[in-house]
Amino acid sequence: MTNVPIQISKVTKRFGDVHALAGIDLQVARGEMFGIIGHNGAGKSTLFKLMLGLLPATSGTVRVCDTALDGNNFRAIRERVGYLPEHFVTYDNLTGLEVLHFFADLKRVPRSACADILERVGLGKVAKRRVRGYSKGMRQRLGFAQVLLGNPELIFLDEPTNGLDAEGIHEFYEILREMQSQGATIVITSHILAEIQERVDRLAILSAGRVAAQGTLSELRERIDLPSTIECSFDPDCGPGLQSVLAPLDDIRFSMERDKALITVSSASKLSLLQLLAMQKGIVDIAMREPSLEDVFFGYGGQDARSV
Ligand SMILES: Nc1ncnc2c1ncn2[C@@H]1O[C@H](COP(=O)(O)OP(=O)(O)OP(=O)(O)O)[C@@H](O)[C@H]1O
Repeated sequence: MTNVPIQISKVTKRFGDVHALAGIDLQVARGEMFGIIGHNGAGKSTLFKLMLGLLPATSGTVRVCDTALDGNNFRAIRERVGYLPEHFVTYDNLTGLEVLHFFADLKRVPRSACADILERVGLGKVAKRRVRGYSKGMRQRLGFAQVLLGNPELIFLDEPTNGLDAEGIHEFYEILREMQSQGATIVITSHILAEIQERVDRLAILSAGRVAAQGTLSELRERIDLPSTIECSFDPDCGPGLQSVLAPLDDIRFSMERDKALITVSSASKLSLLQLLAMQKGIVDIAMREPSLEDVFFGYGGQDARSV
């Protein structure tokens, strides 16, 4: 088993005049949970289809599980890969168990594995109910169940938590962590940046068919050097004093309420500001907010690129 199950080099993909992917270089290491985020039309689904061997690249190389993919050889890897598409389509007249049997046959996994998997995704009690009567979240769980068939070493999830409630999302990531601890590599896209920011090991920001940035969230934060926000609570009597300390500082922005100040500060000035605050009278609490993945995303051009 390779230690770098996904190796993408200089990949482009054109649909007529549309340059969906314009020179992608990406490597995902074994056991990683790797996030791909990007605006609508950035090229995420196209990249997924290339990595699944469903579409050929216009140029460049896509190697998945040590197999060079050319868009015609999905079968070469399908038994080693689990895939949840953005819109999981299923057969409403079948029961959940029958649907999973169908996918098990396609993947050449014994049908006897299906009942346990349905139990694992929380559908044990409705396994024999027709899918027609499933809620959106239950359908999504069924989609996830077919991903788990055959213990795949590589898992692709396109917007996987669509329709899941908070408990469902929590359970879903628990199962992913378990798969990851057994060596599975996971590639995940989501538009809910707050949901994946603490969960992925590394991520790539796609923008107009290019990788605008890739790395851990803290690496991306460092490279772009976004300001941090400090929330400072104080005794209202000490507000005027604090105001007079903050006002002359030219490398911060701040707003004040009766007992709270919100201060935006560059990473270079962060420590000295914290020291300064700690010395002030009447400070009750200081809380730091590092830039979120959403801040980072927009910092790397996510907002501008949305109009592409
Ligand atoms: N089969 C196709 N024929 C023509 N153009 C296509 C085709 N598939 C994708 N595209 C174009 O390629 C670009 C990338 O599309 P893609 O679906 O990969 O983006 P995405 O990041 O998945 O978007 P979303 O977040 O909206 O799902 C878009 O401009 C899209 O219109």
